[in-house]
Amino acid sequence: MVLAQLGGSISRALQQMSNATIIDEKVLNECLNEISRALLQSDVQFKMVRDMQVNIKKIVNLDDLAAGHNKRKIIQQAIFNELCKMLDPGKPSYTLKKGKTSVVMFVGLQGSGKTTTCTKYAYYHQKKGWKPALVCADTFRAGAFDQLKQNATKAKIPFYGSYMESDPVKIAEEGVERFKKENCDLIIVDTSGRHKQEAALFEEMRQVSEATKPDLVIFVMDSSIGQAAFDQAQAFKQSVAVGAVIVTKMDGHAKGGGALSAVAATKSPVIFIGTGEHMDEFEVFDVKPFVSRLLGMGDWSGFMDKIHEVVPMDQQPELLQKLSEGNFTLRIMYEQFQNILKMGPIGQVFSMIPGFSQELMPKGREKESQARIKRFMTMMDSMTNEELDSSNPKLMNESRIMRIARGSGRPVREVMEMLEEYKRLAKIWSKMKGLKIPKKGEMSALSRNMNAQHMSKVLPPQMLKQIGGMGGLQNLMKQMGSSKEMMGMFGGGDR
Ligand SMILES: Nc1nc2c(ncn2[C@@H]2O[C@H](COP(=O)(O)OP(=O)(O)OP(=O)(O)O)[C@@H](O)[C@H]2O)c(=O)[nH]1
Repeated sequence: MVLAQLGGSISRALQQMSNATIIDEKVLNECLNEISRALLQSDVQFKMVRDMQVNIKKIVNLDDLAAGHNKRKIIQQAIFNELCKMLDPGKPSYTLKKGKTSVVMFVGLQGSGKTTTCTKYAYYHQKKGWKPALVCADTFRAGAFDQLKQNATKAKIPFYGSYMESDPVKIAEEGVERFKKENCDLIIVDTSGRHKQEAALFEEMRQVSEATKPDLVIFVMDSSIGQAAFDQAQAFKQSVAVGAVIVTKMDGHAKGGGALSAVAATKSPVIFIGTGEHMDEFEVFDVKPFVSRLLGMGDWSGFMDKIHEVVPMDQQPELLQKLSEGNFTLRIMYEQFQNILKMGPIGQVFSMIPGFSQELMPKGREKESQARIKRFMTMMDSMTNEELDSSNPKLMNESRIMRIARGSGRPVREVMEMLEEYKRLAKIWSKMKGLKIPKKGEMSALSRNMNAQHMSKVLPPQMLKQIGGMGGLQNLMKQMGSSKEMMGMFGGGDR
């Protein structure tokens, strides 16, 4: 089961639970069983799944919940927290300091993507102003040094290795020494990978580690490793002091569960994920946004990062400015609704927009949701400018609500419902407060060339896959006319 499917199954289980009139023991059990099944199918270790189920049941005691509590919310939050806990070992990994030399050693099985990831890691830091260097201590695989050399040359990163020397410990020691003298602040040591967990590999790793005294050991793991992930990761952890995990090939047909198991086995956080063979197909990994996305709750920070990356300042409406001041008004909600309706039945894309996914646009009920949004807009058409532009909920007193209901020909209950929806969204969007907006012109080059290629980088890989890959995205963009509209939907673009 690929990650997108796992996310889908979990979201469906939560949705089904939300649809039930009463949430009792039976409904909760069904929901938890459904989620557990999805996690097991995704290769999460059985014990972890069982623990999660027990923990949630401990937190969510239906009898103890006082009447009036929102049980659904509590259950959803408990599931969110437990999934985050699985991925969060509770301590951050070693923090590199720019300007101060750090040695980082990469370990992992053969073919896990170690060599590629070393370069991606170096390139990522180089772009952020570090002075990285690569040392190839893989003397086992013929061609490993050539591969590293080729990658390093492409990225203009200094490298060290040898065709003649067969002792990896010696190469590692010499390489680290040389780059320390050259004042590199990030020295990356690539080690050999082997097919199986051979004792010799672990012994060699230990020796390289002893000789180079790394500040951080990163375990690189192929995301398709499956149920074996826990044991593999633990075996590495027992030999060297693994301090962080990088999961590669998240773009393929990966079973995401292995990543969760590796975190549990190494008690170390996942710090990056690899999403392709290219140098820049590498993303910082954050637990909460990842789980949010998995649960269809939207990925707020990822979404904002992407806005920063792609929305050119000269096209950015005052929307971002208003939001950065913490002003989510009914007018903004109205404009977002307009954007949603313009997009038609492509609900999936909304999974990244916090608040606009599950509750407003449940999967399979898009038509119904659209009708609801239109009703909301009709009611908002009966509002005054003062009401639309205010972010003060107290303004909407009884007489105003009655007037809006009369004016739009809708029942008072629906006006209240619309205002509730506004409050829900305003709460989510209030997180925009303090948002840093890129300086004028900062992104203009990107804007000129905005095309499907760029959008494919903007969208998270799981979502891209749901849309149908590059082909699907191109169709989608053709359907929409221009990428500007897409940006508009994301809260930017011309309006
Ligand atoms: N699709 C995809 N391919 C990747 C990713 N990371 C690495 N690869 C590919 O995986 C293959 C193996 O990567 P290497 O970097 O050679 O693996 P390695 O772990 O260094 O291998 P050994 O040196 O033999 O231990 C290569 O074809 C890479 O291009 C990724 O995130 N996505």
